[in-house]
Amino acid sequence: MIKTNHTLADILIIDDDKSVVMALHKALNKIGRIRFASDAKQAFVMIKEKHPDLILLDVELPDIGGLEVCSILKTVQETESIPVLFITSNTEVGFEEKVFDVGAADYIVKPLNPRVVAARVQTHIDYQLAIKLLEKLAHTDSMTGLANRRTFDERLIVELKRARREQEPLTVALIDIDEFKKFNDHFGHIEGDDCIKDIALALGNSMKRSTDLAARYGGEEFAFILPNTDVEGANTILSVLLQSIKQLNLTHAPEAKYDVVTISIGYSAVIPGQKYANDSDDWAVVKAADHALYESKQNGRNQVSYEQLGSL
Ligand SMILES: Nc1nc2c(ncn2[C@@H]2O[C@H](COP(=O)(O)OP(=O)(O)OP(=O)(O)O)[C@@H](O)[C@H]2O)c(=O)[nH]1
Repeated sequence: MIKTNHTLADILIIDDDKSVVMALHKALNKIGRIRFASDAKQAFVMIKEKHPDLILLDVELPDIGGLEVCSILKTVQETESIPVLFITSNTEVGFEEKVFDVGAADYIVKPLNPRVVAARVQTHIDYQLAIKLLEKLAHTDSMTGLANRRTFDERLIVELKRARREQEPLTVALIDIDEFKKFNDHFGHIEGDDCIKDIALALGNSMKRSTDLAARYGGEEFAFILPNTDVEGANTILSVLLQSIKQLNLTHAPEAKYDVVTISIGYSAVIPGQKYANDSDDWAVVKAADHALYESKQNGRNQVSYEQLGSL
């Protein structure tokens, strides 16, 4: 069974009937932190402030109907995955279909039975947490905790689109540990794994903006996506990184060129106004960065090289 994180969930109750709100609070206060909204307008403000883990929604609200509130939440990307459970005394034929048609996860019929309410809510919260956990695992490299190749590929497409739309530069860098085969051959694969983890930690810590991405690209190779970062800015960040990896002072194999473990870096950038900024080939910037990495290796390793997009 998947282990879920049992910190208290954030539950939003949207209902203008005080007796229902009190009953729900009593039933659910051990499961989650409860917030209340008495109409749709107030609810949307509260949802925007902080996305709840689950919403309990009355079908009849003073301003907008509950079914409409649910459809709106399901059409917005940021809120579409929040489970919505309707609270209703409506048992007319066809009502069930209406509730599921607008994307609700479930509905609870009044009069409320506290144990049933708690059990249903807990099931949906556990399910939601399990999905989040699976999504995280699917996008994370298990050895280093960095983003994995899948995340890099997905994010690159999104960030390139954004960069072109906003007319902002975007840098992609590829980073490779130097002469790592010699490290493995000398110290063994377990120490090799530890070395990769140490480097990965330093790479992750070098990301300064929440939009920057450090990923394990494969084996002993890593990749960065640095949105809104031009060639000069990237050069500063990557040169500092080169030094900080050296300063980790990880002893290299005696056969290696340097005493301590070093990295080689290649990068390229999409620059607004430049010929290749609108290139439909999303991978052109990665290919250029890869070529630059090859240059760094050829020129003696432990250095940063830049390849202009389109010069291949
Ligand atoms: N311990 C360990 N080694 C790995 C892992 N992934 C890749 N490697 C090793 O990394 C080494 C990469 O070797 P090469 O591609 O020949 O490159 P290199 O020795 O780093 O030489 P240059 O890249 O030219 O500086 C291989 O020995 C792989 O087995 C891993 O997860 N753990």
